[in-house]
Amino acid sequence: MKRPIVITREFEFDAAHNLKNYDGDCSNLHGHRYKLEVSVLGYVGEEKYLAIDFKDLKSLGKELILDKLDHQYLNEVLDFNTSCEKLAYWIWERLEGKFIEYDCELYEIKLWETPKSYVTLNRNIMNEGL
Ligand SMILES: Nc1nc2c(c(=O)[nH]1)N=C([C@H](O)[C@H](O)COP(=O)(O)OP(=O)(O)OP(=O)(O)O)CN2
Ligand SMILES: [Zn+2]
Repeated sequence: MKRPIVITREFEFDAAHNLKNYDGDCSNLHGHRYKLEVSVLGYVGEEKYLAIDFKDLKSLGKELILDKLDHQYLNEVLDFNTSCEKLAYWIWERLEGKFIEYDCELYEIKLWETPKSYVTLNRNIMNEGL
């Protein structure tokens, strides 16, 4: 019997940015230590005892997200206004479909811009437009 389970890995990266068309101090150059949580939906079975190896989840996150964003000026490496919301969509699109070989799918991401402010994207929101 295949039993569903959600597997999560946390990442952190440092980046600088400034918001465009923003009336306030966030239009000035400043930096964040972003925290990212990536959750995938997988399965455990009689013989399949790892849904996805934590190490594989870590490698994919590093390769697809951190290698592109860590210690970067986001306005230079991304071609959109780098709000937490837009960044979350960009991360979702880079990760989606990358877990098929593990029989897993992207389930949810949370992205903290500051220790107290974060955004969430998940499969329900993406499917239902909720
Ligand atoms: N909905 C969003 N609002 C804001 C975003 C965003 O991405 N989405 N981003 C910013 C700024 O980039 C800023 O860095 C964050 O601002 P703020 O919440 O003021 O951060 P602080 O932690 O420094 O604020 P405190 O009130 O001191 O905790 C702004 N808004
Ligand atoms: Zn900011």
